[in-house]
Amino acid sequence: MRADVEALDLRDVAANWVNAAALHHQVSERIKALADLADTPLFFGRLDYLHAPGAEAAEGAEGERFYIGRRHVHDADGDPMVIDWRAPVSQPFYQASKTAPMDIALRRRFGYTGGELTAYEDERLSDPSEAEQTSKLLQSEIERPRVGPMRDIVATIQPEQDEIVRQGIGGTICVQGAPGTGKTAVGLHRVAYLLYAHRERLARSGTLVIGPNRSFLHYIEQVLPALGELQVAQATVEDLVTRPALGAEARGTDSADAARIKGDARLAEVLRRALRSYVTAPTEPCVVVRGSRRWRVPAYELEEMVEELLTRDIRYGAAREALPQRIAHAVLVRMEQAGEAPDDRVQDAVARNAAVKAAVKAVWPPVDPAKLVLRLLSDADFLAEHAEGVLDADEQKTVLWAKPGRGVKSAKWSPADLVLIDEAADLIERTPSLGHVVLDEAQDLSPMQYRAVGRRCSTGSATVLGDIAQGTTPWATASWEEALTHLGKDGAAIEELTQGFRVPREVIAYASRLLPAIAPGLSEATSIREAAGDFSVRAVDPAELDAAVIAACQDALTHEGSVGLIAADARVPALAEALDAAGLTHLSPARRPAPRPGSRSSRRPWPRVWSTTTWCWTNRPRWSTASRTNAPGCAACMSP
Ligand SMILES: Nc1ncnc2c1ncn2[C@@H]1O[C@H](COP(=O)(O)OP(=O)(O)OP(=O)(O)O)[C@@H](O)[C@H]1O
Repeated sequence: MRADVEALDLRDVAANWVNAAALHHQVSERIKALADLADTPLFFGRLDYLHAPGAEAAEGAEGERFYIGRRHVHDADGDPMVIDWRAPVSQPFYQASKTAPMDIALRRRFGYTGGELTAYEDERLSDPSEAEQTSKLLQSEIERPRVGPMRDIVATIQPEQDEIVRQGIGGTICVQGAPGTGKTAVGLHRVAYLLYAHRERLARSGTLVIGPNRSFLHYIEQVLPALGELQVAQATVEDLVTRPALGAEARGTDSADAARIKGDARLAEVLRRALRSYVTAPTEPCVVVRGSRRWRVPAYELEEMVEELLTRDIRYGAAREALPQRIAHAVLVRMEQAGEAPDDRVQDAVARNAAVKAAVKAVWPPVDPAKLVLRLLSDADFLAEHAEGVLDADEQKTVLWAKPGRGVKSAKWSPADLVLIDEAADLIERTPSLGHVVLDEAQDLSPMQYRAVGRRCSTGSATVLGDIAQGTTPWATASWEEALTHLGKDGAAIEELTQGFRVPREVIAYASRLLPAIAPGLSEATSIREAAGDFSVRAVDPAELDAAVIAACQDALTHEGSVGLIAADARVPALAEALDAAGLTHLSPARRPAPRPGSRSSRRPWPRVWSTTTWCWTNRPRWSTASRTNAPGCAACMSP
């Protein structure tokens, strides 16, 4: 297929150079999408249907055989050899069972080692004499240690995951799931599915995956290209709200309290009021001179126009553009009353008249969203005026900058401030919406961040993924229902995934002891990974702690894979030193992982130990706010 595309003769086929350039681009994208991926086999399953799909299930109707793979492959005559996993014909590969065989006589799974076919396994789903069996291939694929970036899971998507992946594009869904239940994997495969089922629509409107940080996006960035999908954008929420044209960049940080208040949805109301305060009642008439005549629109009539625009639910900027036309219309009415016969061109000319422009500027001035937020955070009186009845005096004091910002460029904006600017920018001019947005690790977002994401899918749909029990920010939204409301997708379906693929059973059972304290409403997760004996809790003499940690790392490194070392901030330097002394290469917290071993860009040795920090949550406002949770004390260390 790739050779066919490469052999296309594109000379003299386009009418002009623009078309030719577009065609060349499309063809080169197609060649890229058909790239051979070492280690990635073309098919992983086979389905033998009892009857031809779609044909009457009449006795004697011949069945058909399909190979299922990452993408569609056809032979030189155009006949299909491999069917795309997303096609309806492939669905029984994921959903069929002994109890509901979906007209399948045989399901075959192929096993590969490093791209080489090494095993296969058959299930005769319609044969009553064969008992239901658990797939060993599936089990070993799931148990296999993982190193490097995330990979696709098309060969082993589970029925409950498949249901989420194939949901229609019309509705938003929210997936709640314990650690390692495949939320991210499901979200990415859902994007691939939607691009298959609604390619043209999404090509026009765009698709976006939002992740919590660069390292995370880097970790998942290979999944969609491996499925042949190259057109999906990735961003963090901070990327979305950093609008270079507005000149504000995040350079500062907020205290937890300030960030929590700035992330509160009440700030949207404060911004709305502050913006509207720029509109003032007209005091002067607007006098338009055309030729030898003067046309006068009195102040009270201008005021009616302004009031009417204010009562309508339109953006500040759109109303500002409508006002000159309203004034021009009033002038035209007067012209007609005087016996003239002006047409539309006259109305446009009057709308552009200097007197009209000056009147509009006086009553409905242009507003820069960054300057508006700068003023709110710097000017206590301005904030007090517009936050009255919304934020109390303490809250106002908390969000005000200690040192007022002097200008948009020099101000020390925090990430939460950029979200406020984004909100203000949207109040002035509508933010364009994409066709579909996947929001991962959503549990950490503030209400204002949800609003920022919601603007980007206001006319599209969203897949929201996260685990309420894993929320780590003080500004995290308390429930999915509330989060979906802020996102503008009130009442969207909430699905729960409870089967873990990453974390072995013993570990998840231990961690689940926290659930009653941190997320009482959630079901306990199970795991399909056994890995018995991989989990132990050891008491160590404090004096020997570092040595014990290093010994545990060395022990773990005798197995395949890398190690994650979790420690409190204060312990990081000592542990880093101990790792160095033991000759264990490691990455410090917040450092981006090095490129995969063997990749062309890898120069440095692949670190074997990654360390990260955690905090005692007792100090965090999230846990001290009684209304948020019933946690008796620190949910992480269980101290009272
Ligand atoms: N059906 C599956 N078959 C094989 N592997 C799977 C399957 N589902 C998930 N996994 C693997 O399990 C691991 C965890 O998946 P993923 O990161 O998507 O979970 P998550 O729910 O997003 O986790 P977290 O709560 O930490 O964000 C990944 O390595 C993923 O490839």
